[in-house]
Amino acid sequence: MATSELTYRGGHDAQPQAGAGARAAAENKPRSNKPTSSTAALRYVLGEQRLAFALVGMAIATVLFLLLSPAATTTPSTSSSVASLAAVGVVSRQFSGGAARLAYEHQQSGRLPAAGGRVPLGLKRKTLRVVVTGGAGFVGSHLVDRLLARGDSVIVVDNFFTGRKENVAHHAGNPNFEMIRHDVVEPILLEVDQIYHLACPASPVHYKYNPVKTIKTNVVGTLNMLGLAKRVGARFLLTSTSEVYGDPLQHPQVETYWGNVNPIGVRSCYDEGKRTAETLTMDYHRGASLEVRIARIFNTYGPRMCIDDGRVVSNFVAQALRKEPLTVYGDGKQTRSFQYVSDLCLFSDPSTTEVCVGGRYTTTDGLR
Ligand SMILES: O=c1ccn([C@@H]2O[C@H](COP(=O)(O)OP(=O)(O)O[C@H]3OC[C@@H](O)[C@H](O)[C@H]3O)[C@@H](O)[C@H]2O)c(=O)[nH]1
Repeated sequence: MATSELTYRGGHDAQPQAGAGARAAAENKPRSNKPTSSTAALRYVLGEQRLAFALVGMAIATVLFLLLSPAATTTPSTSSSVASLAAVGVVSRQFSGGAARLAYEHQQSGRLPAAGGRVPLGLKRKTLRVVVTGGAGFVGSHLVDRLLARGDSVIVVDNFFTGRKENVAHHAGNPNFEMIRHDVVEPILLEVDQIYHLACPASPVHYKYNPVKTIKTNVVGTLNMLGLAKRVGARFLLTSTSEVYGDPLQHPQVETYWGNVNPIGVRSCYDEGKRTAETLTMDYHRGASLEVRIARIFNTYGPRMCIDDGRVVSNFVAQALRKEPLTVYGDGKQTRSFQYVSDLCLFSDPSTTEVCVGGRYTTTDGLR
């Protein structure tokens, strides 16, 4: 009786009883007369629109998976400030070495994918080999945190002139982290996919300390790293500076503004050095089809800045802590746009690995 009901619901025209009889007869046939298993399977799949139901089921499952997967629910990235050269995203200001360590530990235990890594459909993204020159410095070390947290393999190249090992010490033991004491003024050969070129003293106090060395770092050092990028086919990012605008006549400065720079002033070693570095970067892009980025960084502050950095924020903080009066240079009418370091190094997507530029910079201090 059960067989006849099944046959009937299936929509066959045959009478239920007749269907039952036929099925029973078929079941009583000797084994040798049965169709082969593959033919039977095919008939089973094709019969009663099972194939169509299976396909519809798969489609529904796929849609649900895509809608409910963590990758799809990730907060969409926000756009950066006007001066941004790269895609930026949502990274908390509280991101610190501790957070990087946590992400690393999770990775080691295999419980979580790399923080910030968007891993679609369970496939692991390709690990990028990245070199960060100046990676032990104030900005560089924050960038290294983010690259490692994202799952990249990072080589820091630093001569420790202003950089400090303590800034990246929390990555010791991470198999994805490597540190090389090296001055970019000398060539170096590394097999990498991306180069972040940050190496250069950035505080006026430091870059004026040895001006010839400063311009050599900017010109020869950048030339060496561009040569490496060309040789290994790596993407190259130059961290430039708001100082390429010199003592600007336009406020705020748009990226197309060419600046007002003194070529023989005390800041020229840095200003002109970075301008030449930008020129070299664009000439390698045009002449050697190198993929490049240039980020003009404005006055940045935050954790790991040296107390004796010499820049205005650290000076004022140090003086305030010592309960000393704050020293304002010049006539005090100069203006700057400041940015917190975690607003500088942002990622929203594993395919973007760039520093973004925020903030604006103007000066009327006449110190150039
Ligand atoms: O104690 C201080 C220090 C600095 N200042 C003044 O504050 C202003 C900011 O000076 P900073 O030393 O912080 O540095 P600057 O803004 O001139 O350059 C800085 O920011 C832009 C980056 O690209 C540069 O690499 C970085 O050096 C200057 O006008 C300076 O004269 C003070 O009034 N008192």
